[in-house]
Amino acid sequence: MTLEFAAVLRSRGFAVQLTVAAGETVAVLGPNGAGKSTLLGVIAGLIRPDSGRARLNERVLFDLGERGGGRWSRPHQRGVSLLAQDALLFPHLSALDNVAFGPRSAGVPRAESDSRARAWLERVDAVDLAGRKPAQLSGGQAQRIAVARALASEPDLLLLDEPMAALDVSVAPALRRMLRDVLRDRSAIIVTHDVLDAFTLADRVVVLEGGRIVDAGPTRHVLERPSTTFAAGLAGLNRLAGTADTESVVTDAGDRLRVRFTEPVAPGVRVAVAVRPALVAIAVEAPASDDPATNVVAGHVIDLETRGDLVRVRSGTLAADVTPGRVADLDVALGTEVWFSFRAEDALAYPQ
Ligand SMILES: Nc1ncnc2c1ncn2[C@@H]1O[C@H](COP(=O)(O)OP(=O)(O)OP(=O)(O)O)[C@@H](O)[C@H]1O
Repeated sequence: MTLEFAAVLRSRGFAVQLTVAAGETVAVLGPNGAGKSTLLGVIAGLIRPDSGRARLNERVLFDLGERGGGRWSRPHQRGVSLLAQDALLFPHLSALDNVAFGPRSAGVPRAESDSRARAWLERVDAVDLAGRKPAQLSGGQAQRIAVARALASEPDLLLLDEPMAALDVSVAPALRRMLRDVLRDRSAIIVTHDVLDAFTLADRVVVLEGGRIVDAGPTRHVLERPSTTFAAGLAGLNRLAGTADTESVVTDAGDRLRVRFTEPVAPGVRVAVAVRPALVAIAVEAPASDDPATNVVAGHVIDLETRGDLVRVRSGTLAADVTPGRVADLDVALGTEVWFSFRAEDALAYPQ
């Protein structure tokens, strides 16, 4: 066990319990204001909760009673490193000195601190930047140095707050590859808005909403069988909530769907149905076919959004990705009544 954490901060509606196992990377996803930064701040010792306790290996990070008071260790005593969106390097120090700062402050002799810093610069592929000041670094380069600095103090837990968010899309892939390398076998929590980060960097995902964990589990499981509309949106899936019937699902909107159940489900059990927008077709007249293997759901278009070379046509409950030509041929616009259709085998139903 690495981190065992439970904390309540009433003013922010925050109440979270979380564990991170040794060597595990956990991705924290959630909408704006969900409490993701608050979680990292409390673990790092920058924000004091009203109550709760947390241990990192043998270390007590805090142990606060209901009435305040109790134990509270300072940020630098926690064995935690926080990597923010912006590199936040010391502007007057060279890249090497920035990286060596942590070990030096911890009392490691200068020569040893410098050679550690050099080793970390090598690890993040930035040895040639050692002598530069932060003002002479690009955003991506500065973030590499910040990763090296965060790791040079050999933290037991690394916290990353959207480390790719401030970077140009062209440099994000290289940084992501580097992070995948340094996060392997390391205990870390990464806050991200990007499902690609969750898939490539994390073993497990927790979804925060309104200061609470609303979903958690292995990355693939959470994102392929989302139990919240938010997680479904991140994963780019339609999610319809409903109740299982024999061999079908009745959605909360009253549509009966033929689906593929991931496991046997008794009638009456609450389920969610996930469908990829790319597997949903649209028509502007009710399809005549009575094919029992095809589901048809009516709706009014509330949004049209260009995504790459397709257009996402959205009603209040479903989205379909179709070609611009199809949208033009059908003369689809906001408010148009459309019929969405998708095959039973493409509709995955799972218990909630
Ligand atoms: N300094 C603060 N003082 C009081 N309340 C705050 C403060 N910072 C954030 N909050 C509130 O706490 C809640 C959680 O905010 P937090 O910044 O942790 O969310 P987040 O998930 O990191 O959001 P984002 O993705 O926008 O960064 C929100 O309701 C927010 O308004």
